[in-house]
Amino acid sequence: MSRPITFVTGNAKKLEEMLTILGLNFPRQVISKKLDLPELQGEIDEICRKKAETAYELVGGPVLVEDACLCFNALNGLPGPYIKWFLEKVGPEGLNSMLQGFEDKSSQAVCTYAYHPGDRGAEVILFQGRTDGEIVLPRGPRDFGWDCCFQPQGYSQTYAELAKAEKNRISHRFKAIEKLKEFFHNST
Ligand SMILES: O=c1nc[nH]c2c1ncn2[C@H]1C[C@H](O)[C@@H](COP(=O)(O)OP(=O)(O)OP(=O)(O)O)O1
Ligand SMILES: [Mg+2]
Repeated sequence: MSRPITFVTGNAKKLEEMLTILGLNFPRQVISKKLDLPELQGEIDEICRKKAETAYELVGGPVLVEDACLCFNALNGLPGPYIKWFLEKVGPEGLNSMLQGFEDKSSQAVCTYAYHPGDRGAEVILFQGRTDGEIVLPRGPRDFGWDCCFQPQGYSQTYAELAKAEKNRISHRFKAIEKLKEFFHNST
């Protein structure tokens, strides 16, 4: 019997979406642990690898972590992994204002899961999903991060205005979890 996988996150909304998208027939048991892990600066993949290694050191078994980025194309991908701090300081209106001087409002929501199999020295495996969209003036509920100012391509509603099931069919998180599921279905 495989050991359970501990999903380490400090964000209850992430956990909720993740469990919904993962569904019932995931081949491994997933338990969650509420911890706000330190995050390095740098490129997304490196931040995620380090985050998984830190989680492994704390848990001592198989762990999964996730990092969500919001990348503005006009800013060559920033705020990217630093979106949490930008959002905290300037709010969704401020994110929209940051692009005031630019014609290009296009943006990518990026979700990266990093899995550490739980044995010392093991390689961390990454699963990434990206959804294109644009940054708009905030619309809709404000209960999850930057959902109210991200409008996915081909939609006239923001992530926040979409029904949860609809967001979960097209989101960066959904696309990353599809890859994660494929990996575990093939390897378990
Ligand atoms: O689907 C999403 N829709 C809108 N906003 C989102 C989403 N997913 C994460 N977010 C927010 C949370 C945080 O402000 C930042 C990501 O930062 P990030 O470090 O990945 O998340 P976190 O620190 O809240 O949780 P964790 O303990 O898993 O690192 O974007
Ligand atoms: Mg974080």
